[in-house]
Amino acid sequence: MYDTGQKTVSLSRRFGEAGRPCVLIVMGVSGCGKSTLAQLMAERMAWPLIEGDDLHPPANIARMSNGIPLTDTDRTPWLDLIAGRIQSWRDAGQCGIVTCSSLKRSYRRQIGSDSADVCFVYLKGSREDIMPRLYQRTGHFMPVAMLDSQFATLEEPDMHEEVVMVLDVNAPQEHLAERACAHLTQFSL
Ligand SMILES: Nc1ncnc2c1ncn2[C@@H]1O[C@H](COP(=O)(O)OP(=O)(O)OP(=O)(O)O)[C@@H](O)[C@H]1O
Ligand SMILES: O=C(O)[C@H](O)[C@@H](O)[C@H](O)[C@H](O)CO
Repeated sequence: MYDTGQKTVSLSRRFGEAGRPCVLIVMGVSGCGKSTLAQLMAERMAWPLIEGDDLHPPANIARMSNGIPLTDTDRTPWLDLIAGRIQSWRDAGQCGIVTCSSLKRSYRRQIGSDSADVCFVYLKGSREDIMPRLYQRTGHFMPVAMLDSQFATLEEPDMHEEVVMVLDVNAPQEHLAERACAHLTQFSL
């Protein structure tokens, strides 16, 4: 299964209650395909896109580039920036898509998981699924060796409360975008 019908139900529940535009956050470990999916979805939905990585302070990029995993302290100002951008969209009733690894539950709360109009899409995959694509990827600051620290930090989201869709990283990217957008458009977003 590329996504679970169960998440569709939770999506309708959330939008049925909220009835408001939604900010969608594509989450998962480095290399799971967040930017790829988000760019395809932003094009299809004509929604603005924020790449969370663009909001990292230079010191964070330097740490990761040198193979040093970020700490909670490192991520706090970064997540605050992302939360601020999301809040601006929410205040304006603007839909949009954000890529953010959102590895821990506390990070997801910090950027809006408790809000009915902020929804997470989780790109779920194993180390074996993701590692090969990191070796093939070029021109990115993140060393392949950092993938293990990403999984070590990851707190899998609650499939009932935190995410509206769980997508299989092994599905073709166009398929994922098509299915994710279909879920959203059926709720007239
Ligand atoms: N569904 C997919 N199937 C196969 N390869 C994919 C898929 N989605 C993305 N990729 C490839 O995997 C690599 C990582 O994708 P991408 O950069 O979108 O991941 P990411 O989660 O944004 O990574 P990071 O968080 O490190 O920026 C890229 O080379 C991309 O082309
Ligand atoms: O939370 C983190 O450790 C970082 O945000 C990383 O996940 C980067 O954002 C990106 O994924 C690296 O390419």
